[in-house]
Amino acid sequence: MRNVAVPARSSVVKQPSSRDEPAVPPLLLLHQHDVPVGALLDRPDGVVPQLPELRRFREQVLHRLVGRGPVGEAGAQFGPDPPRQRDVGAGHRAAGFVGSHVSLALKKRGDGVVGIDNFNHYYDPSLKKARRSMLAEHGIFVVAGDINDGKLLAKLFDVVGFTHVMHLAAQAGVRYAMENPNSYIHSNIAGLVTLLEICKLAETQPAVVWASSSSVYGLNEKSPFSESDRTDQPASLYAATKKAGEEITHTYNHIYGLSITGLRFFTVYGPWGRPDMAYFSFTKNILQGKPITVYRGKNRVDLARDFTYIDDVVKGCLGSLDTAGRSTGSGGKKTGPAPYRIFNLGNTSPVTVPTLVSILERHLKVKAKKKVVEINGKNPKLGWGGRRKKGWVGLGDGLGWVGLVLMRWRVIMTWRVGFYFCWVNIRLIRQFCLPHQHLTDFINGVGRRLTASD
Ligand SMILES: O=C(O)[C@H]1O[C@H](OP(=O)(O)OP(=O)(O)OC[C@H]2O[C@@H](n3ccc(=O)[nH]c3=O)[C@H](O)[C@@H]2O)[C@H](O)[C@@H](O)[C@@H]1O
Repeated sequence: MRNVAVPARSSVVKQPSSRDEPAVPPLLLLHQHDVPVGALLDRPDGVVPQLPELRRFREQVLHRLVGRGPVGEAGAQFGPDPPRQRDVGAGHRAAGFVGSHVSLALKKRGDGVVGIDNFNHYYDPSLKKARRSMLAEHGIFVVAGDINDGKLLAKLFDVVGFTHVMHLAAQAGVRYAMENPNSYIHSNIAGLVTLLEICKLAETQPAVVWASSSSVYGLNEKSPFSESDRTDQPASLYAATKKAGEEITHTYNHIYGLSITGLRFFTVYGPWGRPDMAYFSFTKNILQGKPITVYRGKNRVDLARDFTYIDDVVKGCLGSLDTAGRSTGSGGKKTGPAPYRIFNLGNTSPVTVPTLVSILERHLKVKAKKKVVEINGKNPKLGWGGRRKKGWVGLGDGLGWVGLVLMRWRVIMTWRVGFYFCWVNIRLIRQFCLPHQHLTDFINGVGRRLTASD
């Protein structure tokens, strides 16, 4: 048993699977019995169960639930050292927006996935719980736990020989850092270090893919962004913690031989999205007849974002997992150099915020009440400022699908924004917002009216 003091948050992790038999993530089965993992793993006496004890327990549960025999019988893949026949993915913040989509995609293609999510209250946790239920329907178990909980992580790693860690657990949102700066340090720095400590100590270290952010480009005015651009001028605390994450992961790569892939996301949107993001809150406010605040940079420059559709991000995440080289360390000791990669994961067609608003207006058939707030483009309180673009530079080197996505994106960006933000979203919004009672009323009313007139 490892003795690592850690804090944690949420994640998706890959479990070893067999090509002959479908992967059966043990913790998923526990979930089906509605047994809280904490209660299973943490005994009242505070004694951490030893590994054989956990394995025995897991085998008993598996046997009961799916008729697989204990070690030595049909279920030999659950034996003391499950063979790592194939990289399988899982992730942090599995019930988060990106995490839930990635978990689902991994599961659908046959990977074993165990998720972790702390179900915090940054936005309505009922949305996260709805995502968890959706994942459970697909056989994906999400542990309610925090990546700052090193004991829990260590126990999970003892039970499941994760081959990959998809780390998507973070305090998200750029502007919330003004309200709650410490939550960014807690999740994006302390939580990350805790997770990396556990990964580094694993006998066979997993490859780590994690979410950085386009916000690391900060005050950089060169466009489009390339991974080789300077990233030492963050414009928000959020960006600073993501930049710190890139440096921290580099350290673990250099000292301990962890395979690291950092993905710089660009304003990801889509079904089951985050209510704090502009496309979501604008839609809600417009439909409710409430004013929206449209930020504008200095000299009346419109802000823009390289909105990236979730399906493309999922492909990027899976491509990153599939192409991640192996970690070389074991038990905290490096045995050779391991890959360290950073990729932009956006597209090449920035959309200005006013354009976003006009698309919403057009499709919602409601005029937005706009309050334009001019900000200093370099004011970290209100966002990154300036026009934000991205570049695919570097991504194509490692991920074969990128060229395709890029071409497709160029062609369909315009209608896609309209389509996903509005048309179908009148229907999809029901899905986005279903757990939010305060939203369902207007969606049922306005949504029905609008879809009826489509
Ligand atoms: O991918 C990224 O790098 C980041 O994308 C989003 O951050 P952001 O791009 O600021 O997304 P939104 O909050 O949806 O804002 C989009 C645009 O709308 C503007 N905005 C936002 C809110 C508002 O009330 N008014 C307004 O004009 C923002 O200034 C920004 O230009 C996510 O919230 C971050 O967690 C993520 O790291």
